[in-house]
This record gives sequence, C-alpha cells and structure tokens, in this order.
Amino acid sequence: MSTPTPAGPVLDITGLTVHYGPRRRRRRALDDLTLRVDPGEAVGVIGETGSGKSTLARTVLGLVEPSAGTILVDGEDVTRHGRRQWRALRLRGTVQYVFQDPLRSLDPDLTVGQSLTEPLLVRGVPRADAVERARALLARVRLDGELLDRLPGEVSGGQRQRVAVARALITEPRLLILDEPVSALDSANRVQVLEILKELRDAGTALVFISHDLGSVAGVADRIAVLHRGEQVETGTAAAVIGAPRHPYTRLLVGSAPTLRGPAPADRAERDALRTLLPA
Ligand SMILES: Nc1ncnc2c1ncn2[C@@H]1O[C@H](COP(=O)(O)OP(=O)(O)OP(=O)(O)O)[C@@H](O)[C@H]1O
Repeated sequence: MSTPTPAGPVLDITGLTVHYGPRRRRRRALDDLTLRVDPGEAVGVIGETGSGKSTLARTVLGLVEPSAGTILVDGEDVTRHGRRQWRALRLRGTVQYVFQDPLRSLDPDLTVGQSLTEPLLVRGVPRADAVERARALLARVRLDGELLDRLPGEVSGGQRQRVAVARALITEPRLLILDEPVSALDSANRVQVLEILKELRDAGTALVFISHDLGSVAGVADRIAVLHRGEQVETGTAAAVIGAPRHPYTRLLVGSAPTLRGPAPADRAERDALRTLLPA
C-alpha cells in the first residue's frame, strides 16, 4: 500500500477564497489564504469561532467549493476536482481527517475493528493482515486490542477520539487534517492525543491542526497561521508567533492563553486597547 512520496509540499494553498450563500447574500468566509505544509511539518491554524477554520478544512477535503485560489495535494491540483475525482483521492487515502466529534469521523454502526479494517479490505488486503494492522494501530494510539469488538458508542470519548486517529492512519496518509481534535477531551486525554500527534509529525506525516485554543496547538505546531474573520492576519514559526506576535489579534490570543508565556499583553486594559485596533 506504500505510495511514492513526491518531493515538495504535501499541501500547497494559494489565494484561497471561499464564499457561502446565494449570489445576493454571499458572505466571505475565507479571504486569500496562502499556506504550505511540508512533509513531517505540523501547521496550526488558529482563530476564534467564525474565523473560517472549519471552512479551510472542509475546502481542502473537497466538501466546500472555493470561489478563488488553488489547492495542490502532493503537487496534484485538486481545486476543481469533481465528486468522482475526490472519491478516487479519498480511496487512495493520501489525505485523512479527524473532527472534534469522533462520531462524525466514525460510522456508529461499525465496530472499532470494522471501521479500522474496512479501508484495507477495500484495497484487497487479506482480512488477517488487516486485523493485525488494526491491532498495531490501536497499540500506537495507546488502546487495548479488546476494543476491536466494540461499537463507537461503547467506548469513552477519549478512547473514541484515539480510534478516530487510528482510523485516519490506517491508509498511511501523507496529510492529516485535524479540526479541533482535542477540544472535547479532558486534560489527561488531551495530553495523550497531543503526544500521539507529535509522534506522527516526527514520523513524517504532515499535520494541519485547527483549533481555537492556541495552548493546545503550541506544543505540536512548527508553524502557526492566525485567522481573524476569514483573513490570515499572521503566519510564522510557532516560536515567532507566540514569542513575538505582530498582529494585535495574535497578541490578544497569546495574552489569553493561560499556559503560554510570551511578551503578550496579560492585563485586561491592554487587551481592551488591542481589541479597538481590530476591524469591526
Ligand atoms: N454552510 C454554511 N453556510 C453559510 N455560512 C457558513 C456555512 N458554514 C460556515 N459559515 C459561516 O462562515 C464563517 C466561518 O465559519 P467556520 O465554520 O469556518 O468558522 P470556524 O472558525 O471553524 O468556527 P468554529 O470555531 O465556531 O467552528 C462563519 O461566519 C460562519 O457562520
């Protein structure tokens, strides 16, 4: 199942603009976003609710059609792919995703074992090998093999999210898109999933880690892009964005993240002052 690994970025987005709604009531959700993700690189996409983060994920996955811009996945232009081309791309498993709610990533009627083995069986992998690989992946996300026979509704929320990560990994994706993957988890599970994501990144998987929580992203991301009302206001290395944020909105985010210590404004008066600099 191993695929050739092209050189160059795994994801290369240029000038991506997305509108929602019919012509008269068109609203821009994403404006001229440019982002490149190299193999083994984790890029965090940060912004508060409504900033366009999920729109970005859904557009890269072919679920939303952009109004302008290009999206290259492993050098292949997927921007204008139709349903059939997307289906073929999904089947190849190059790009996988994990959403905040693992029940959206997993079929509730399939056991964990069925969910994990299905993508392999459709590729012609013998059942015994598929089950073996499912067990190995469960171990990789620190879950016991006994979960194979359970339905998603019969495991805890934290276990379920780790199953969703294992499901995403079964096709050995080059790019994993994670939309708020730890937001619904308690702190112990959050730490465990973040550790797993770091291991994946270090093993060469490219990650796009979308979250409203800069604190969660900070430990995993090599680079961070900051979205504010659909605009990409700042992009840089995680160290630069957190340590020396340039845009007022980034300074607000850094200042509001309790676990981060940067030169950001911690006191309320300065935060209020920064808010006045932001577009309404
Ligand atoms: N299907 C849709 N139809 C119309 N407008 C939409 C649709 N989906 C999102 N929007 C709007 O687009 C903007 C960006 O939404 P998006 O879901 O990308 O934000 P987000 O940053 O992911 O927010 P959250 O953190 O709350 O999930 C918002 O103003 C939202 O209301």
